Amino acid sequence: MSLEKMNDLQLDDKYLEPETKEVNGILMTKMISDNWDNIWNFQARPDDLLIATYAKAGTTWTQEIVDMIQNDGDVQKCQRANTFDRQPFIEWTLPPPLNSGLDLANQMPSPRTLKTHLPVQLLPPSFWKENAKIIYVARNAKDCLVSYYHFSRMNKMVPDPGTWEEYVETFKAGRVLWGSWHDHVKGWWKAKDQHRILYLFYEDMKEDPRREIQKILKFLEKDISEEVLNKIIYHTSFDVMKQNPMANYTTLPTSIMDHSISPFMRKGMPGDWKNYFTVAQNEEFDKDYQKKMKGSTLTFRTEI
Ligand SMILES: Nc1ncnc2c1ncn2[C@@H]1O[C@H](COP(=O)(O)OS(=O)(=O)O)[C@@H](OP(=O)(O)O)[C@H]1O
Repeated sequence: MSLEKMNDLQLDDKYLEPETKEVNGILMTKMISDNWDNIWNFQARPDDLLIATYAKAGTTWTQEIVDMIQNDGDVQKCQRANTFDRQPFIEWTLPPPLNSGLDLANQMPSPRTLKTHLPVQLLPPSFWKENAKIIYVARNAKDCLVSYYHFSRMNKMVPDPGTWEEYVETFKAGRVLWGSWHDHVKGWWKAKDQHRILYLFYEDMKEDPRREIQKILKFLEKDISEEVLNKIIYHTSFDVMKQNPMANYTTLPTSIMDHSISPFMRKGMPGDWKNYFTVAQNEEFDKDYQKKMKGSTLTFRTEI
């Protein structure tokens, strides 16, 4: 669909602030839930690369890095289409004439790069069968919560977050799309040793993008020059991506995403949660966190 047409698009109200419906106990939009058989039976290919994340963990950033690597640092090629058309979001089900992730993915020639927010137990089994490579990116819980809260305010295709106070409780209880943050990061952490999964952290990417991009290069068995690497670091920096219409979601009509409420590329900073959590909310969150993360070897850096 052309960008001009997309801007004129008036979505039927039923797709905005959508109904939700669980899939095996995980909250999804009703549209995803009703399309679940097709999603579950999605056919992965051995040369697929999947970028898997909990929502707001740095998906778009990683997608841009990967696309730049695959295109040897050619910025123009990476601006051929919106992120969501370059790298289909497999479970995201939309009404026509918008492109659903499955349709886009099925039409795409190999090798494909795909995106998902599915918790590990809901990943279509063909990914395991085909042994496709997966990059998982995790971001600390409180920053994910803050980012998800603002995103839910500006994106009319996800449920309304309510007040900040309400949202903190909703997030803790895992009553958000794609379910509990705690279960998501732990589930993928456990899976990483049995499959071809590169597990990265948003905070590490922020601290040293060069080092983390080099990990991705190794995982993808790609070699690039120092010049191309520098270009990738620059092009995928927050400030540059914020200005890139093919990565910042501003090509979507305001009836879907209203950047005047909160931009998609909002702050891109670890530790922003400190500007939102009250002392009491933070203590409660930590108590609940300890319980939910108990027994897992997964830890997040808190010093930045
Ligand atoms: N290049 C770069 N550097 C640092 N941070 C970045 C970058 N690109 C996106 N972001 C920030 O990532 C947050 C959006 O997360 P996702 O892309 O995972 O969102 S989504 O789940 O795909 O909707 C959102 O985080 P917040 O700013 O904290 O809301 C984006 O600003």
